[in-house]
Amino acid sequence: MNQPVDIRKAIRSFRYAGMGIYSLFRYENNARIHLIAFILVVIAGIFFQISSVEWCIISILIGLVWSAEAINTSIEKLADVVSPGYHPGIKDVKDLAAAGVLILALVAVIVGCIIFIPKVLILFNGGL
Ligand SMILES: Nc1ncnc2c1ncn2[C@@H]1O[C@H](COP(=O)(O)OP(=O)(O)OP(=O)(O)O)[C@@H](O)[C@H]1O
Repeated sequence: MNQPVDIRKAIRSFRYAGMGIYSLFRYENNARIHLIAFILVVIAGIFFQISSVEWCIISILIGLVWSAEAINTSIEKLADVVSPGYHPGIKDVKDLAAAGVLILALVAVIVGCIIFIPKVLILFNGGL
């Protein structure tokens, strides 16, 4: 009889997703740049003691950027399998997928500036 929830299948799916996360940060240059940005933001967040709401906003944005990067990478890899040679249609597909990541990354930078610039200014003005 089929179980309502197949735990072993769920664990297998987690393992495959984990392998995807490993290959994303192991082989993708942009994902590594996002990982470094994440570490710097966490250090800054701890240093400036940002609020719970600010942590939530930053966490959501980091998750969105990493997810977009993973989906972009999978589209790139699929495109390379489907059409290994140059194809103008593949150029559009890859450029659009990359645009999706860039838009989110730019929003994350803007939000980061909104959160951290006032705190940096207070730090410097307080130190004068
Ligand atoms: N098969 C192709 N046909 C047409 N244009 C392509 C093709 N492959 C890549 N391009 C162009 O080169 C750009 C970079 O593609 P590429 O797949 O190398 O991505 P990348 O950002 O360098 O990622 P990675 O270095 O992780 O592979 C694409 O956005 C696209 O404009």
